[in-house]
Amino acid sequence: MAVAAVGQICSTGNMLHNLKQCRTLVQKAAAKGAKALFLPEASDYIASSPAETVSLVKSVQESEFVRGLQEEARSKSIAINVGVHEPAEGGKKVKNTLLWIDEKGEIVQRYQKLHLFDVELPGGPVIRESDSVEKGSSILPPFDSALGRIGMTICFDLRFPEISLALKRQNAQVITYPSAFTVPTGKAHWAPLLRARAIETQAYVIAAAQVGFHNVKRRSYGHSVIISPWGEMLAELGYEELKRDGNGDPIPEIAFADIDLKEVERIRKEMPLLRRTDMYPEV
Ligand SMILES: O=C(O)CNC(=O)[C@H](CS)NC(=O)CCC(=O)C(=O)O
Repeated sequence: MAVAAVGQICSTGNMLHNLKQCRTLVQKAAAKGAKALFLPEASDYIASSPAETVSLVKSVQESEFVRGLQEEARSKSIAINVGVHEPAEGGKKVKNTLLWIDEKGEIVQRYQKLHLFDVELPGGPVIRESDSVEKGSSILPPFDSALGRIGMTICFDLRFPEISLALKRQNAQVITYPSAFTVPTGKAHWAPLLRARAIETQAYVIAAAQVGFHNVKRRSYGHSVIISPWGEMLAELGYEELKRDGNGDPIPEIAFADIDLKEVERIRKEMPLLRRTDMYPEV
């Protein structure tokens, strides 16, 4: 058994402001003895336009945000799963990346978001992520950590069960969905989609979420969760705006759950989900 921590923040266009929230959470996670802290998609910044998203991007070597978190991971000896932006080839777009920083502070795994959020809903949201983001081209094989075998996906990937089933087939025991869900789609779909992914993969699901207003136009749903391989909500955070301290800075939130790999094995043994790949193609 090992403790996982899920963190909820409200990123703006200011990387140092966002780093401050994340540092607070690393300290709280380490104080609880967590083996890993899961942070949302785009923790480094959320901009107010596609052009601003591209103008703010920095390589991990040059990003004070990533370097700051590597330092926190090393000094507190805790792994950190965090969504950031990285420059794409050609300089016109960015990558929507998920990093695994190990407890020594090294970036040891990297996943690039496969499915981009291009939507036009009456009454909002109207977002074309592909205007500023280059889509990824591979599923990252699950890798070992102190919490078990981790499978990584990002946000809108949640709507495509093929990716989580592929990760399950490669024996992922924990699947992560760092997110910045919109409020209307979050209200309608967030919790049922996440529970379904946990139930059908028989894996822990950890979904760290952005919450509240990032700028005047953009707001996220929050409701970060850790879900058991049986589909139970083990930890849940709120969907209100974050409270603010005396300086007006948002106070980030954190929740914890035990990850018990014996539970994963027990449920998979008691209820084997053997796919009829003779009837439909293997994913
Ligand atoms: O813009 C950034 O920098 C960070 N990226 C995001 O916030 C992304 C793309 S706009 N958000 C989503 O994928 C929300 C999906 C969603 O809300 C749904 O599937 O309903």
